Amino acid sequence: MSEVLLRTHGLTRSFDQFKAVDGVDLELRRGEVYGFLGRNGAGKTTTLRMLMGILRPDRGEIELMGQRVRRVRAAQKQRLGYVSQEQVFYPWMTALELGRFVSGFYPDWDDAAFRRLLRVLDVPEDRKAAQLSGGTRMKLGLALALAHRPPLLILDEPTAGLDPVARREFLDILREQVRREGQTALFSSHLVGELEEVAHRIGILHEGRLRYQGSLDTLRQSVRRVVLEAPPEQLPPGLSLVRRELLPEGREARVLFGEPEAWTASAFAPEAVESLSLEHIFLAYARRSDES
Ligand SMILES: Nc1ncnc2c1ncn2[C@@H]1O[C@H](COP(=O)(O)OP(=O)(O)OP(=O)(O)O)[C@@H](O)[C@H]1O
Repeated sequence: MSEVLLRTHGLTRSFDQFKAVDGVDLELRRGEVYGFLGRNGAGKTTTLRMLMGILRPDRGEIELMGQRVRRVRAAQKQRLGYVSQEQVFYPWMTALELGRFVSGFYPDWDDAAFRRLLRVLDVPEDRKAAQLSGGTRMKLGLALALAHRPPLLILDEPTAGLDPVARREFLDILREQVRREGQTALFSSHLVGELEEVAHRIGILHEGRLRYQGSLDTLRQSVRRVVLEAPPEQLPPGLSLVRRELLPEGREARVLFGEPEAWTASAFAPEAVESLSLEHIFLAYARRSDES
């Protein structure tokens, strides 16, 4: 198993009485794209802002590249590339001027790579940031984040607001960058399809809690739906409930999680057990109520 680059222990943050992030234990391994999946308001941005040292956690710890910290410090931030949901730049600077400005903060800045990224992502070099569309600003943010060659990229819904062509370019560049440079990326999104394309592993965040963390394949193999005429009182050993789904005519389906052996050992009739698309699995987790 590859080295863990980032780990959080019980990361928690409230706003007034509201717990936006509740005891999150993330684990990112070197060289992977980790898809951080959750609905609007699940707590993704709050988690990422804690990782970037922008927000202070109420509780919990962050272990970044082997160092345990309560709050990420400036020197550690140099090793992170961050693309936030709102890209805020000095509006009077052009892309090239911003590159020159940002390069001063990062010893590993690669100007040739920056210019190449601007070209590939179709970001005009000489227009002022204020004149760029929201999507183009997002792409400029990615180029700035990648050009200082950070070992870890933290991308907060970076494809929101991008058109399909730009989204494709963005995902291709991310995949290529991770493959070529061995970078690691934490990529938040509420779009299952795009994470399915780029992520090696995912974490599903729902109401501030991490409901699943692991590979997409394991998730697909572990979560299945069972349609039952008379649901049993007790679930077979090794299977746990993700969500109940009501079907027409009073029937009920249950979305369950379990290791392949638990599924094999269960006495469910094979025709009652269905595999699910990743979209369906995500919806089951995201609609899950604590009592289900
Ligand atoms: N500064 C703040 N003050 C009060 N509440 C906040 C603040 N920031 C976030 N929240 C609340 O915390 C919860 C989690 O928000 P967060 O932005 O982390 O979610 P998200 O998963 O990134 O959502 P989205 O996909 O919509 O960006 C939401 O209910 C939000 O309203």
